[in-house]
Amino acid sequence: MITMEDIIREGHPALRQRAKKVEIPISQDVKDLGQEMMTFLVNSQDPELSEKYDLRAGVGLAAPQIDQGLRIAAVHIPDEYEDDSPIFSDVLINPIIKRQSVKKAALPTGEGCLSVDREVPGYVARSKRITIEYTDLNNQVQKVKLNDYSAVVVQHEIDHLNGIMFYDHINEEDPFYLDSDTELLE
Ligand SMILES: Cc1nc(NNC(=O)[C@H](CC2CCCC2)CN(O)CO)c(F)c(N2CCN3CCOC[C@@H]3C2)n1
Ligand code: NI
Repeated sequence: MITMEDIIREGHPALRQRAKKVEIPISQDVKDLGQEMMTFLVNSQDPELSEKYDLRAGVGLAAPQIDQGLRIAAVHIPDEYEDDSPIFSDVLINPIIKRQSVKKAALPTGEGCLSVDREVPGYVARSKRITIEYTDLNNQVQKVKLNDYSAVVVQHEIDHLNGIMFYDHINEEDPFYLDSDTELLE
């Protein structure tokens, strides 16, 4: 199973590389990897298991973070109200952002990263609405519209596939600068 030891940290060159497209139909190895990444997220959100295995909580994980230079990202975003039905949960193979709104959104708390062992304060403005296309673990092409929180998470993960870290988006002069078309998500 994936634990924090498997997650590479900033400074590791693999975090700044562009990940390679995955061959379709996906191999059993890729399917296993995707499932392991999803299991990490589910475990990391479980109070007992996260404690037992010393996992930092995560709602997303990109393959480059476990030193696999492939365009695979797992996202598991629970609905904070009903635990059983997550808002969005899937393993994205070769995800593409097909459409994105001009309107931006940012998490009021800023962002963190399992590959970054420090706080980096500041707003990360991302598209408020996106339409993504990807292949899922059953080789089915999915086209999904996401907004707000799930759009932010998926953009953070797709950034990792392109060697981009969240703090690359933070305004250096004024980390909490918000332009007029950026909304803080509550
Ligand atoms: C927002 C949030 N970020 C958490 N961690 N960081 C991550 O996921 C990084 C990716 C996120 C950072 C900002 C956008 C994407 C991982 N990244 O580096 C992957 O590239 C959380 F853990 C978290 N939640 C809310 C839901 N809660 C359900 C119950 O369990 C605890 C869990 C905590 N929300
Ligand atoms: Ni990250």
